[in-house]
Parts: sequence; C-alpha cells; structure tokens
Amino acid sequence: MQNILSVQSLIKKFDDFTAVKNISFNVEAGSIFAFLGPNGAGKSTTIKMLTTVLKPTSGEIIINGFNVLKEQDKARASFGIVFQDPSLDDELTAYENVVYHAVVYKVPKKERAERIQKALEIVGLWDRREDYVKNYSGGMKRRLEIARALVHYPKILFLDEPTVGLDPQTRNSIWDHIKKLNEERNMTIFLTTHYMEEAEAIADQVAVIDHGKIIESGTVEEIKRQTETESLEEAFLKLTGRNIRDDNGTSRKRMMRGMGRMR
Ligand SMILES: Nc1ncnc2c1ncn2[C@@H]1O[C@H](COP(=O)(O)OP(=O)(O)OP(=O)(O)O)[C@@H](O)[C@H]1O
Repeated sequence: MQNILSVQSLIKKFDDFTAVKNISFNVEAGSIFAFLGPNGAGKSTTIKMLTTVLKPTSGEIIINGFNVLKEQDKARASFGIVFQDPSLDDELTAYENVVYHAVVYKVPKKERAERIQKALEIVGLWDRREDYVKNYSGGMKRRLEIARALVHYPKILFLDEPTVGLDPQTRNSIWDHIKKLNEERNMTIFLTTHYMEEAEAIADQVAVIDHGKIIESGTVEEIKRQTETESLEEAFLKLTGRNIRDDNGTSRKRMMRGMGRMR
C-alpha cells in the first residue's frame, strides 16, 4: 500500500525544550490514522509541522509525494485541516464561509458551485446553507468546518480533536460523516482525539505519542495484544500511566474551548 504521508526523524525544539523527539511514521493512503497522546505529548506541535504552520527543527515530511518544506504550495493543496479552535466567520452564511475558502484555495471558478454543493451535502448542511453561522449549533459548526476543508479536494484530511466539546450524539454523527468521507472518497484521515472508544471504533492505524516520542504504533488489535489489554483505553493507560482525560490545566482549557464553541 502506498504512503500518503511519510515522516522521518522529525524534531521540534522550542529553545532548549524538545517538544517532538525524533519521530518517524507512515500513513497509508486511504486509511484512518489516529494520533493519540496525553495532554502536552506533542500532538499539536506535530500536526502544525505536518501542515506547514510550524517549521521543524529537523527531519523530513512528505505529503502526497511533496516535500512539505521544499514544495510547500503543492503539499498544502494536498491536505485539508480542521483545527481545534473554530475559525468560521459567524457573520457570514454557511455558504459564504465555504466560498471564501474555495477562493483562498484557488478552486477554479467554474467548478466552485458544484464542489461547494457536494461538500455541504456530505456533511448534511446543504439545506441550511443560507443560515448565518452564528445561528448554528456546535455540531453544525464542526460539520461546516469539515465541509470547508473538503472543497479543494484534499487527499488527506487532518482533524485535530474534531469532536471536542460536543455531546455524544453529535460526536457520533461527526464520526459517521468522517467514515463516509473515508469510505466513499477514499480520503485519508489523520485525527487526534481524547475519546479512546471512538478512536478504537474508527482507526485502522494508531500511534501513541508521549513526552515527544512515539511509544507504540500499529492496529488497535496489535496494540491491545502488545499491551495485553482489552481496550484501547486500557492500553493507553498502561502505556502512558495516565488516563487520556486526566484533569490538569490543559483539559480545563479544552473544556472552556468546547463551551465557547457551543455558544
Ligand atoms: N510555542 C511553544 N513554545 C514553547 N513550548 C511549547 C510551544 N508549543 C508547545 N510547547 C510545549 O510543547 C509540548 C507539546 O505541546 P503540544 O501542544 O504539541 O501537546 P499536545 O499533545 O497537542 O497537547 P494537548 O492534548 O493538550 O493539545 C508541551 O510541553 C508544550 O508546553
């Protein structure tokens, strides 16, 4: 199977603190890859490097055959991203938000209308396209962010905590949409989540990062076998010595973010 993403010896230092310590991994085209770790493990720092937001201290990242450092524009055109913090314009309609993104990503004008319609249909928001985003629920906003990230036909979609702050029913619906994208469009999904049971249900491959290092990787079944546990949640606890939703400052920050999103 071909790799859509290949990471080699990736390191990120902030002054004398090393947040990402020489990690290497591959993501197969068409798979769902879950990148898991406790608070502060280095997940966001890694995603930011993969998506050209942050420059690595050293290492190599190849996305869709393009070197992320040397062929930034081509690499960028190959992925879509939904970050933890919402970045929609509340004062625009859903449709206008997606148009804006299509223009920024230089989607050819004559293809724009059709692509926007498809993206909104996939997440079930086509009928609500003329609504102002400020009137959307938290779950609808997340779905709209996913639609927006699809409009330039990315090969790989990065989702940083796509369900944080949402109720269980809405979380399920978001995962259903993600699964559909993966199955029907063969889109590779790279995700982080704090919900282990959800990662277990959806991921083909998992990598666990802690203190900046990948400490385990494989299929869910392989990881459970390796750690002699019955669930990914248990495996995670055994590997990191911590529950993924432990209560420290960061999870409070996360809760506040979620609350903000539900406004
Ligand atoms: N700009 C920065 N300057 C200094 N240290 C940083 C910076 N960004 C992140 N760090 C540190 O790097 C480490 C990894 O942070 P990162 O945000 O990547 O973790 P994470 O796994 O995404 O955590 P969370 O699940 O809480 O989002 C943390 O110790 C963090 O404090």
